[in-house]
Amino acid sequence: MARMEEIRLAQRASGPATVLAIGTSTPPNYVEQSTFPDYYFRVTNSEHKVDLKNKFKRICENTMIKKRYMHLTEDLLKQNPNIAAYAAPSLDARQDMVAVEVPKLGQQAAEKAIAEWGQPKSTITHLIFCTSSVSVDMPGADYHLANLLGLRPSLIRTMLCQHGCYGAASALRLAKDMAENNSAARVLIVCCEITAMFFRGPHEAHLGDLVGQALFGDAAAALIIGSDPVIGAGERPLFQLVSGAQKTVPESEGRICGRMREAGLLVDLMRDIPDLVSGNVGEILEEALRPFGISDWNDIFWIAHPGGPAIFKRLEMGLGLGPNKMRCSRHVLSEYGNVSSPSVLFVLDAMRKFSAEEGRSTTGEGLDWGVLFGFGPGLTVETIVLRSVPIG
Ligand SMILES: CC(=O)CC(=O)SCCNC(=O)CCNC(=O)[C@H](O)C(C)(C)COP(=O)(O)OP(=O)(O)OC[C@H]1O[C@@H](n2cnc3c(N)ncnc32)[C@H](O)[C@@H]1OP(=O)(O)O
Repeated sequence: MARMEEIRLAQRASGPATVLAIGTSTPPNYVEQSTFPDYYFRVTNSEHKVDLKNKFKRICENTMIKKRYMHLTEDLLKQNPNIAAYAAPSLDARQDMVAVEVPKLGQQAAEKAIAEWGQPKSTITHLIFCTSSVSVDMPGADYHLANLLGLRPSLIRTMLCQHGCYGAASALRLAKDMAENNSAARVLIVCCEITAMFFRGPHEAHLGDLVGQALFGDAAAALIIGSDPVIGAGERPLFQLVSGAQKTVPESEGRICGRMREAGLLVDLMRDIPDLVSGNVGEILEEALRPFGISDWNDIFWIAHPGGPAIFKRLEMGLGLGPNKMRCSRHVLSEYGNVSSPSVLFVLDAMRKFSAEEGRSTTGEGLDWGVLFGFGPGLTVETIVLRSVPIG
């Protein structure tokens, strides 16, 4: 009879979980941030709110966003006028839209990741689907995506909801455990957000929501994670996942909120989010990186959630970061806006692409160690410690 230690050894992988491929997707429709205030106040029939529009213009100008992708078009808003009001009953119309579109946009990102990975999709053993854009539907978006992709019936599916912008980091932490504890496991992570559940007209009394209308966009990103890459079969590691941690920031309750109502998802973003995030990140980084002998935050590459420019500024000042440390996050914010859970995966993709284009020695801008940093409702902060791999 087999001994328990032998069974455990045979079940587990020997190496660390690695990122084997990254794919991203957006809806075809996009809005330019420079013309968005005019568009937004027109399609929401709010032109008469002149002061509020001027404030919204100031917010949009300061976001450092160039464009954002959105499934919702002017035509769709005309067909569903309640979505454009501040708080009219519209949950059914929103849910009918996102329940179909979220798995479809996720499929596009997943197909790109699978193509880069180059292996048969029948060898995907686990799926983690992360979204905060769909209300409760059973079966969920994980089930629909598995069907759209034609994944095997023995696929092990996990759905992550209500994580907001830290969802991708949670998915990476789970995928690491799955890949390291199950030899030959290949985990597909898909994070997808479509703002049709949250888009609404402006309201003077809800400025936290208005800030969100200036920041958020639609996108999906997918990763393949596995341990012990089979180099002979063409698998190529991009990053190693070293450790993962989660922290609830003390006395931060209510700073990032989303409440599902008949009017869809009502979001509130408080003014002190940048201070709370930057005020706590030093201690969080020390806990995450001290075990590896790292104490200079300029010695690592940064995959920070592009939450908003005020957050970059506070992080850079508080941690004494060099001017280019956040450049991949700034690039993603500028080109896509804050796309919530897929954001950090877009930053990871930009990091490895810029590193290759610029002839750096590793996928992490020539550095060995890095940190992926996500935050969201709670306030919850998730960190993943990464190691880059040599290029070429
Ligand atoms: C969804 C998730 O899970 C995770 C997330 O990513 S949550 C989103 C996290 N991001 C944020 O919270 C945004 C952080 N803030 C920023 O980046 C910037 O403050 C900003 C781009 C919104 C505005 O830029 P700024 O340089 O600070 O401009 P500032 O002039 O101070 O603000 C513009 C106006 O907006 C108002 N404002 C800004 N943030 C506000 C807020 N959260 N609530 C209410 N009003 C706000 C200001 O009071 C100001 O009004 P006046 O012009 O009338 O004075």
